[in-house]
Amino acid sequence: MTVRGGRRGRGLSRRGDRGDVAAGPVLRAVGLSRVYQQGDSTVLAVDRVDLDVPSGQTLAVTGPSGCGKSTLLHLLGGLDRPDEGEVWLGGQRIDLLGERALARLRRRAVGFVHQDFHLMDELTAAENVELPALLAGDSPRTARRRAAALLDRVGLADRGRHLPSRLSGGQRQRVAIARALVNEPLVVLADEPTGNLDTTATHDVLRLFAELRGTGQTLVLVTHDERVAATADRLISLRDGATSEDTSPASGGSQLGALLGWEE
Ligand SMILES: Nc1ncnc2c1ncn2[C@@H]1O[C@H](COP(=O)(O)OP(=O)(O)OP(=O)(O)O)[C@@H](O)[C@H]1O
Repeated sequence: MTVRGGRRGRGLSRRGDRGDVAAGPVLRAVGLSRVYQQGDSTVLAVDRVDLDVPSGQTLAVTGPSGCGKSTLLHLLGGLDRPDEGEVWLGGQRIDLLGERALARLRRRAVGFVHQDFHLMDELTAAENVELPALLAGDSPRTARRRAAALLDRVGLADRGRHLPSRLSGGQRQRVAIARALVNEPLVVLADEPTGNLDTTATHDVLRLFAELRGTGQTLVLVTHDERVAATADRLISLRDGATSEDTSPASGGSQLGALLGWEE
């Protein structure tokens, strides 16, 4: 696997200059709305959401099915564009960027984790992790080194040569988390990251998120799982696309240790 191209400017990654990030929230949404057309009717999937996510915060987004959680996450990560409002990432307004600039920024500054992993089936675990680093301009050697270190960090040092089909669901999700981290993004956005996992694998993924939180990684987690939501510093609930509640869980995330030792 060879992807060429020099790494241009790490400005919006955690590997780059963080000065501008320290000045304000890492992620900011202002009056964010997204409308979908469904036949003759329109669906207001996200309805004038305002949101500031400070550096290092773990934010959980919850709410009933269809309330707009995934749409909001996609808007925040530049995978989709709002019909109204603004999205700011690392002090830069991203909703007005052209496609190429937006794609470049996403690669460097956003790590996505999906419910169904989105790994490339024909690439090994290590190659899946290397790919975003290569696309961002790292040399193959650097990408390999970074991927190996991350696979080690997620407890899969001995699985780098395996294809995803030879990994369990929990292992695949840990590879996906390693991949999300390889470019040291400003923010990790995870959409139901434990949605397809059994209890043990959920436990492993939660432990990883706890570690990430400890390193100051900004995290936004969309989840139905109360155990996942309870690990966050802050919880917002969506209803019909709008924020209905914005709270700090009583635990303030401090129940994490207890949760990680939870008893079935
Ligand atoms: N591409 C699309 N085209 C049309 N409507 C869409 C599209 N994507 C989402 N919607 C609609 O927007 C609303 C919000 O969807 P979204 O997937 O963001 O909700 P959600 O809270 O993530 O749901 P779930 O928890 O079931 O995944 C829903 O009514 C959905 O049907």
